[in-house]
Amino acid sequence: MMTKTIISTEKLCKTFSSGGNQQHVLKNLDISIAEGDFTVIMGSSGSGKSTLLYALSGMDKPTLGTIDFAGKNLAKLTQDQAAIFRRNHCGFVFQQIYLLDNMSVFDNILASGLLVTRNKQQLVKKAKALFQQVEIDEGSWSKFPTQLSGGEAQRVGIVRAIINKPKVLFADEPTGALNSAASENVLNVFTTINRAGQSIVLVTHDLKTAVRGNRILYLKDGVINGDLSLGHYHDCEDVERSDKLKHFLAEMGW
Ligand SMILES: Nc1ncnc2c1ncn2[C@@H]1O[C@H](COP(=O)(O)OP(=O)(O)OP(=O)(O)O)[C@@H](O)[C@H]1O
Repeated sequence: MMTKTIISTEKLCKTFSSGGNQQHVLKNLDISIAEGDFTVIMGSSGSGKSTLLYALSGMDKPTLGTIDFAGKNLAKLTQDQAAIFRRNHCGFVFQQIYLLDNMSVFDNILASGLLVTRNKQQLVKKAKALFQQVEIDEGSWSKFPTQLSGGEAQRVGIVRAIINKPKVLFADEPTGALNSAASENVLNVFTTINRAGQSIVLVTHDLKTAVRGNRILYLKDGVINGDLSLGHYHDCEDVERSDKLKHFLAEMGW
């Protein structure tokens, strides 16, 4: 099967300057992300994982280099153009869940959807289907975000992130604030939507999260030091996959 590239970078560099010092966080990265992949970015704390995620998603501009995202060079966009691009093509899930507390769960989703489409009827239908997919039952739709558990809120966050059919869903430690049962539910959602074709790029420290990916990139000293192919996730291979991942991470000096 031919795989299509959705994001590719050339000589991507990110340097932070503070107090006369320069910190080269990303150094000449040439990365290619395939459509339909569940790509996981790992690396030690401070290795630049979030910085890379922000660059790939157009949240932050690289210092040098190009980022081709579905045919657009994100490095060339103005701030406003980048914001429009993100709204139309990217979904985001973070450790913190930024739902609007003064709106019901359902209205939170509609509000995001209406930024991109005027077809409310279709949007409602889509929202209902996604709620079903992430197992948020009808009784919770009229609740306010503060009335949800952490895991439910994160699953609503995922619905909001994908309501506009983003080309790529970006996630930064999406299970970082959850207990293990809630994490498992959220991870199952990532697996389900990836199986349905959603491309995902996710940053994590957590092995149970990382093992859901089909490709693991390891960032060290500003470069991609390792690139592990795991194949797409199946429950039955959980032990084998996590052994492979642990072996890879040991090689990386994680
Ligand atoms: N806006 C900024 N200004 C200055 N330095 C920054 C900025 N953002 C990140 N850095 C620095 O870049 C380095 C990489 O940060 P980043 O958050 O990308 O790492 P990370 O791998 O995601 O870390 P963690 O796993 O701890 O979240 C760090 O040393 C950080 O201090």
